[in-house]
Amino acid sequence: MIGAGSWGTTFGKILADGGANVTMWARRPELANEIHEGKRNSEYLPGINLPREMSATHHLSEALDGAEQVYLSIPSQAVRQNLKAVRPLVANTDAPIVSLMKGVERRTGLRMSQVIEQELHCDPLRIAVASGPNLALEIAREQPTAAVISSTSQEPADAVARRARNRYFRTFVNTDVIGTEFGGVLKNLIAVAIGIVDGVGYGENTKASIITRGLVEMTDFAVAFGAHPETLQGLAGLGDLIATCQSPLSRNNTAGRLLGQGYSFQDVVKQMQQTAEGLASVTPILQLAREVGVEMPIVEQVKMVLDGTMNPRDIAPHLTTDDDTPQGERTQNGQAGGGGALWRSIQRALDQFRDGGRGASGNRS
Ligand SMILES: NC(=O)C1=CN([C@@H]2O[C@H](COP(=O)(O)OP(=O)(O)OC[C@H]3O[C@@H](n4cnc5c(N)ncnc54)[C@H](O)[C@@H]3O)[C@@H](O)[C@H]2O)C=CC1
Ligand SMILES: O=C(CO)COP(=O)(O)O
Repeated sequence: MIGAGSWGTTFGKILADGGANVTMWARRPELANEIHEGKRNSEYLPGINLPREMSATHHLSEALDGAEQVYLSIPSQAVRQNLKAVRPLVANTDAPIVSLMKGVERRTGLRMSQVIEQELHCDPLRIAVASGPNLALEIAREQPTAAVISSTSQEPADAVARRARNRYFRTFVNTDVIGTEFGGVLKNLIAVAIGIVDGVGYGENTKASIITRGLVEMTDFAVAFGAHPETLQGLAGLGDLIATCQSPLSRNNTAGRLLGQGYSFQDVVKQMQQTAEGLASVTPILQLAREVGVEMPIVEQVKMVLDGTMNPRDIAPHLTTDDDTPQGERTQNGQAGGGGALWRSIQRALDQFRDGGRGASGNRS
């Protein structure tokens, strides 16, 4: 396990409680020592006793020596750099590489499985991702939880899912890596919005409206990149959205709450002791959305609050950026009245085609 923060350590415990021998890699020797000797990670998982089958080291080569499966759980912005050191150590194995992370790379907009493929130069069939409503501390306390393991072919997902399960953690599988990864990334952005609303003091109607419309934004976006819509209705989409938006354990939710209470982005970053992936993902996600013509009014508002250009009190579940034309509620795939972003982008492409490629590009409806 590469990364011994709250999720890496919890996932290590899941694997060890399921019967695996787990070696954690921690960047800091003192943390590796605490896990190895004391079977504790008091900074990230206070009050949790770790299984005896878990060991830890701060030497990457020791952690990866003989590994049958490799799991990655460090902040998304640090992954590429760390993979450069991992690469020679996994080059001669065919062990599945499993991403537990829920961010996109700020500079490139790439999902973590794409960064892994680039940096490890490995067969994409070897890469799997895990996602779902998985607040680390609840699982570390052995509260029953489900997750999904995804890989483009069934076999690695099955192999990982068989390992990553135990009496309190149940894994399902799918082959929609794009939907599974984007579900985890996008729900963080909606959780920041919910935190902002909480911080401002708005109530359940506002939050339910943002969660519901947020799921539409998530689905439109992910489908435009090739995801299956049903993945976004599953554990990696709706499931994770509910958990993250409802829980004060969520760091994204917490960061949003501080923004809603009036703290600046810089203050929030200073106060956060743990990784809130949504803060770094918002800009690349909006960039990607623009490239495929998907509108994300809630995520746009989160960015404006982060940038200090919108008063948090003005955040609202905008149904559309087009104020004049009432739109169908189900926007996805152009169902119900043709209101969907995907449908609009298809219409734009058709217009452009009819127009011989002239003039339609600036004409976003
Ligand atoms: N904590 C949770 O409940 C869950 C987190 N995740 C995802 O797991 C990933 C990791 O998050 P957490 O473990 O929660 O974060 P964390 O903030 O608890 O721990 C991050 C770990 O990475 C280490 N780290 C920081 N910068 C590093 C660098 N440059 N190189 C190497 N190591 C570095 C830290 O020392 C720490 O051990 C994120 O993508 C997050 O979205 C996914 C599901 C649940
Ligand atoms: O991904 C998570 C729960 O599934 C954890 O959410 P946070 O990163 O916001 O704490």
